[in-house]
Amino acid sequence: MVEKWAILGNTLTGLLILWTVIRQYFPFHPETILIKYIRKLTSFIYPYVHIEIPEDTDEYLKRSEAYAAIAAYLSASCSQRAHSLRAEFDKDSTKPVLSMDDHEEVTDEFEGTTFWWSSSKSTRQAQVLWYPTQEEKRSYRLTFHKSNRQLVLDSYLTHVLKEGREVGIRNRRRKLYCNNPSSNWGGYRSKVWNHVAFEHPSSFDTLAMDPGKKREIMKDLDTFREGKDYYAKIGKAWKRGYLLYGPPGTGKSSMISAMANFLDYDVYDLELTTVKNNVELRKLFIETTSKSIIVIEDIDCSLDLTGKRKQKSKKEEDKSEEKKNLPPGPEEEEESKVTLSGLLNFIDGLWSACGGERLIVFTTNHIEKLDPALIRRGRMDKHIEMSYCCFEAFQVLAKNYLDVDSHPLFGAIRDLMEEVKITPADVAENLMPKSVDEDAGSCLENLILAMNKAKEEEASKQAQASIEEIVEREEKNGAKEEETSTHPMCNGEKMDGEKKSTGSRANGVQ
Ligand SMILES: Nc1ncnc2c1ncn2[C@@H]1O[C@H](COP(=O)(O)OP(=O)(O)OP(=O)(O)O)[C@@H](O)[C@H]1O
Ligand SMILES: [Mg+2]
Repeated sequence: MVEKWAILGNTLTGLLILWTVIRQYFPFHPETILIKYIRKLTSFIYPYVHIEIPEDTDEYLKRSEAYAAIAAYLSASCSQRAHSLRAEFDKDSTKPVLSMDDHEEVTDEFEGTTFWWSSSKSTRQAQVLWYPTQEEKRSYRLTFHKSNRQLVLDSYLTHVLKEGREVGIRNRRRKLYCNNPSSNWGGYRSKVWNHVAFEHPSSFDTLAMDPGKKREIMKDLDTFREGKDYYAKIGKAWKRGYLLYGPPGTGKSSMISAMANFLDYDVYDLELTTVKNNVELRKLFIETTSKSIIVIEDIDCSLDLTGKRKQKSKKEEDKSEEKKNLPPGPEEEEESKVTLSGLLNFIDGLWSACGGERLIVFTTNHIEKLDPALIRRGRMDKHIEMSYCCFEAFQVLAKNYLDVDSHPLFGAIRDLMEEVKITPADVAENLMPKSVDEDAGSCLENLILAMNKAKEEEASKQAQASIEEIVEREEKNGAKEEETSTHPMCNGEKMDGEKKSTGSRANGVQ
């Protein structure tokens, strides 16, 4: 009996070894063959193909763009056909955004062919830190007949994604982003940009400036928006830089809002002083989306970017040599800041081409303080001067604030505007009625009063300045005379020279 068991054991061991050898050297997998035949049989009885599009991507917590586009595409058609819908109400909006509810199915027609879309949701237990939570996974499933496989791959899916993206852009609420300090980047679900809905009402209609200049800017923006193919043809990243410069209160920030409203773009307001270094700056850039305006306000105050690309002084070099020998401390961390070359790379380095369709706008009150490399054409392609209020700009403000196209006081205002420098912000403030009793006439009178006051102040300032100049000149002359009278040994040649130079200076002032 024992012998028989031993023989059986040996035979089984032999068979197992033989099976392992066969599996290793021959591609003979009965289970795969079985699945293959089951699939063939099912496709014979059930000739439909499925494509699954999950909501999540491989990237950490990032929603699939394709999933969002499909949701937008289906929302346009599903509200007519689906039985179960989900409605989301945006803040301040009475119109709901409809989408297909979970486990719902709709049909879609394309080039005479029917396609079926269904949405599904599965939940699974997940562990976030020590707390078990329910994780939901959503996906869309496209079903079509196997004879339409080529149609789906060649054109249907492209059509769905393109239409969906367009619907998504039409339906979206535009956003105003600001950068999160990097100390907050590490946390769960933390983002590098925070956002609120963009609601600034400034537009090119409300913007007061020279009408010709305004038209030119609008045309420029239009050309940019339509320029995708052109930029590709000339081998340039699809982006454009604008430098807005001028005194405070001349409408630089208002212009940015007008641009965003005109183009229907999001706005990223980048606070450079909270960006620690060039790597963070690049990360922030990569996280911006296309169809957006990236703004750095008061660029001259944001960083020490003035003058030439900074050359270290001898003192600074010595200091940094000393520091090299010390371990990095908190002070050093503080000093690690964005450099001019980091900013130049941000504007037109290799990374700047990611995503495309972006405007980069800098504003400054002091263009003369900026490094020429930063604002050269190609980086800041268009320089726009926002200046003091001219009569045409005043007319726009009068129409907006008082709803008047003409008024007997307009003539006086036109004359004053040629003499007095007044910002659109000051004009706007004077035109705004401060009580219900104030009408257009009294507001315009307020403006005339303000301009007359500014004119008087300007005149007294000039008078004061010329008095100071005369006093200074006389003091200098007196000092020179004293000098020559206390140097009796001076020869005549020198005295002549001094006399000449004093005379010429006096002429210069005249
Ligand atoms: N060109 C303009 N058209 C219409 N309104 C203007 C214009 N300029 C200024 N204003 C009015 O003045 C206010 C301040 O303007 P804005 O903030 O755009 O000026 P700014 O040039 O950005 O000033 P700063 O250099 O101080 O940032 C705006 O809210 C707006 O009401
Ligand atoms: Mg501003």
